[in-house]
Formats: sequence, C-alpha cells, structure tokens
Amino acid sequence: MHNDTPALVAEDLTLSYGPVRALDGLDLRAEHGAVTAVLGPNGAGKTTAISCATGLLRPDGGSVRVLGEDPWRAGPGHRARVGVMIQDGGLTSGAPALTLLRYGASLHADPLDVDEVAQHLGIDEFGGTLVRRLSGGQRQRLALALAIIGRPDLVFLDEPTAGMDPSIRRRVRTLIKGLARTGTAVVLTTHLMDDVAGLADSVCVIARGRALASGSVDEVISDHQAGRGAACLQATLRDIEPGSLDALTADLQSLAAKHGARLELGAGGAADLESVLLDLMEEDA
Ligand SMILES: Nc1ncnc2c1ncn2[C@@H]1O[C@H](COP(=O)(O)OP(=O)(O)OP(=O)(O)O)[C@@H](O)[C@H]1O
Repeated sequence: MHNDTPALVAEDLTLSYGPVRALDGLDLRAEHGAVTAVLGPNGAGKTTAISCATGLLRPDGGSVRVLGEDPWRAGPGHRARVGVMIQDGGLTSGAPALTLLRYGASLHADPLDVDEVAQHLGIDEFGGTLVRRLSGGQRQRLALALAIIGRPDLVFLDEPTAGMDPSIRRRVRTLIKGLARTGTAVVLTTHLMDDVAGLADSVCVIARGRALASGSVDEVISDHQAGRGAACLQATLRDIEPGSLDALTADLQSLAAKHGARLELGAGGAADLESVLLDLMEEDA
C-alpha cells in the first residue's frame, strides 16, 4: 500500500436505519500520520460513519476504502491493522485490566510496550481490578489502550476523552499525537473543541449525514469567515502603554468603520472553532 493514498476515503456514503437517513452523501478522508477530527451535533451520523469504515455496518450506497480495502469484505489481516475504540467500549470481561491489555497485545505481531502504555494512561494504578468493576473513565482508558496496543496503521477513536479527568485527558492527547507522528492515521470524534484545537491536523464537520466543511482547523475557520464577508487578522501589540488598550481598540474600530467594516475581537483557537461550528449548524438547520 502507498502512503500517499489516504488511509480512509469515503465518498457519497448513504445509510438509513428504516426511515432515519443517518448518512446522506457523506464524504470523508483521513491521511496517514495525521489526526482527523469528525465533528458534529448529536445524531449527525459520526458513529454510523465510523461503523461503516470499520465494517460493522454496510452502507446502502457510495464507497468506503480503508487502507485500500472495502472494510465490509476485508479479512482478519486487514482488521489487525485497524484499531477501534467505540463508545461504551463493550468491555465486560471478568479479567483484570492489565491482564486483558497483555492479552490484547499478544494478538499482534509487533505491539507497543504494554507497561509503557499502561503507565502513560495510568492503567497500572488499577491494573489488578476486574474490568467489569472499572469506573467509566478507567474503562475508557483501557478501551483506548486496547485500540492502539497493536500499533495500528489506522485507528478510530469515538469520543476518546469523554469522561476523563483533565490530567488524563492531557496524557491521552500526548499519546494520540505521538501515535500520529509514527505514521498512524487517527480518526476521532469529539464534542470537545480543546481536543480539536490541541490535536487535529484536519477536521470534517458533519450534520444530518453530510459534510458541511472540511480541511485544517484554520482553513475551516477562514473559509467560513470569508463566506460571511469576514477575515481574521492575527496580530500582537508590542510596546503598548499600560491602560491604553481601550483607546487603541476604539481607534481601530473607527478605522475599520471608515472602510465599511466592523472590528470584532475574538477569543482565538478553540473558541473560534466552536463559534464556526455553531454558525454552520444554524445555517444548516
Ligand atoms: N441502530 C439504530 N437504529 C435506528 N436509528 C439509529 C440507530 N443508530 C443511530 N440511529 C440514528 O441515526 C442518526 C445518526 O446517529 P449516530 O449515532 O451516527 O450519530 P452521532 O453523530 O454519532 O451522534 P452522537 O454525537 O450523539 O454520538 C441519529 O438520528 C440516530 O438516532
């Protein structure tokens, strides 16, 4: 397989659950060595799209190629190259957490170091606890570890940081970034804009089963602003007199008004992306 072919290419995907059209012509791609975040409101079709890409569901129409293969027809060799962390994990094992992780690693030819992963995600702190007794956040950490332990070429993470405390969330982000740096394609869904701002190389915003916008975070923000007759200028004021910021802002606002424009001061980063998402949802409603 060539690394210049995207790890995931979904085109014009459609899927209905009875009368509910969950995917309605969805296009989605994910590159090797990059983190792609799939964003959208509840019920947008994110989990359904991932289920099609992991071969759990067969789309009604369109095509999906994962590592060059049709996931619905792919065999065990393909599945070993794809890691999956699904919502609620389905982890009901009566085995201790670390035992299950070691077992998961033993199924792969070249797994990551179990002790390193367990330590990084704090799994060693509850390694002897039976899986069915784990808290929600502990279960999430174990599910993430199991998804990545086989050093997959592509990994799907459905809301990986949901239910995790801030310090573990930070460690998870570091782990995900490191994984992408080694060439893995990471596809994640999240509702947390900080995850996106801190992690994603590209985003795909979906609603009602269709892609509304895609590209890098900056591209999605600037394309959206350009479409609304707006532009974002980033600047740092240096050597500013203490207390003169208000007067300077007022001067800049009147200067913008001279050109028929309005100056808005934005919060930047995650906050900008969140307001773009809200605008896109509103426009689509
Ligand atoms: N098994 C199912 N049977 C019927 N309808 C379903 C089923 N699974 C999902 N749906 C519907 O399909 C649509 C897409 O659901 P999906 O779970 O893919 O959304 P999502 O973007 O992952 O949402 P969330 O952010 O809440 O996890 C929703 O309208 C949902 O109610």
